[in-house]
Amino acid sequence: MLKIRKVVIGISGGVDSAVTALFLKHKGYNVEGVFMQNWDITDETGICKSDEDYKDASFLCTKLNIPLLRVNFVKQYWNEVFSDLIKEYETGHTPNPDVLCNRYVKFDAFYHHARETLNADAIATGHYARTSFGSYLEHYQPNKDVHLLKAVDKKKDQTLFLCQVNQRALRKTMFPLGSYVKADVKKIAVENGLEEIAKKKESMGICFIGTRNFPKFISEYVNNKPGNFIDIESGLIVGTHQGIHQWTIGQRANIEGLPMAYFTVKKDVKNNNIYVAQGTHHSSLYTDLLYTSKPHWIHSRPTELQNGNILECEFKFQHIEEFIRCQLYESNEALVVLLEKTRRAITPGQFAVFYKDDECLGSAKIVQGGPSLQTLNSGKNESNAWRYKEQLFSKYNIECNEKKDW
Ligand SMILES: Nc1ncnc2c1ncn2[C@@H]1O[C@H](COP(=O)(O)OP(=O)(O)OP(=O)(O)O)[C@@H](O)[C@H]1O
Repeated sequence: MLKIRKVVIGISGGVDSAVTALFLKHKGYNVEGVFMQNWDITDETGICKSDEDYKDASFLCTKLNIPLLRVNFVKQYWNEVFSDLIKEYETGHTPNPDVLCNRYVKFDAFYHHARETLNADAIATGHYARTSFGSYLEHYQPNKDVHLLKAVDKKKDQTLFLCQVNQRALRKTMFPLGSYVKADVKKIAVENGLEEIAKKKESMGICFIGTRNFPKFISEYVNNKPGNFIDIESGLIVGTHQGIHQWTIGQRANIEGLPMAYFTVKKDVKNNNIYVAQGTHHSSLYTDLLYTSKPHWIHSRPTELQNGNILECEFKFQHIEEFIRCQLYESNEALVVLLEKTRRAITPGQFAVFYKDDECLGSAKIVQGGPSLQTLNSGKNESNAWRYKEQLFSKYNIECNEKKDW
């Protein structure tokens, strides 16, 4: 058993960290709050959202009689998260800064600050996730790795955003909300006099952007470079765009003067062109194969892969989407992921996240989607996996001891 006296919690000013703090107080720990300042630029309305959130965090901590520190992680956020985001947009990818913020800021800079500067025995956040060590580290084992598990509230589950966190920080992290559903958390907040915080609008997506216009915001950091929209079927130019960074795969491309809806299929970074297709379910938007960079495993490289076998698990790359069964193959240090059924808009730069039952095994950045249904000339929305599985083995030099059917 881990002896825990002091717990440092990340207080955001929102309802989830508020109720987490309340639970920790009720448990009798010596609780201290840290408000992380990750971004210090005001938006076009002149409002710094961070100042407003800090006010809510202060109100909460005064009410719960918890000391609150405002810690500046702007440098870490800029160097590890934002500069990567810019690089990704410049290369035509669509990054996920929330995953990197968890990896580098909350579960690295904040973790080390809490442990080394504030002498915390453990950290806590209001994430909806669970670990094998329990909500309050009651099952902590010094010689065992911790596993990351889905939250009880499957709609709110945030393991996808925690898919890159390191073992060291996760071992000493409490997620007290992992076994609660959001509706109950709000109710608990109201019952404890925190109506105002419970009523606050949920923070969505990229923390620092707030309500700004995204293309306008990103164009302040990535140079616009006009190029063409090209119809993937006819090869004809159907419009112009201001920069590939302003568009993401699967997004509706608003092409002036055209009555029909076109959707972004792929980007030709070299020539600065964006390929588009008519209709949100065009076959060029679907594939059942993808390639990733080197994976990050939450505890250890799965034994199937260590033994040169296929790992069968489940795949997801966006929060609001269903899990799809998949087979993972190692190719050099990267992964080839074969899905049981096709997925729309596989997006380079996003993280492919892998699950087995309730466990989040880890993740890898998507480098490229495989050939689309259109390329494979099928036009039907059904799996083509077997058609090119053999090609895959030779093309990617996959040395695999087994070849499995679904
Ligand atoms: N600026 C911040 N300072 C300190 N901790 C933070 C900050 N932002 C987020 N956190 C921590 O990370 C957790 C998850 O944050 P996220 O924004 O992803 O979710 P959320 O559901 O909006 O959380 P909350 O309701 O607490 O704002 C928070 O509950 C909190 O513990």
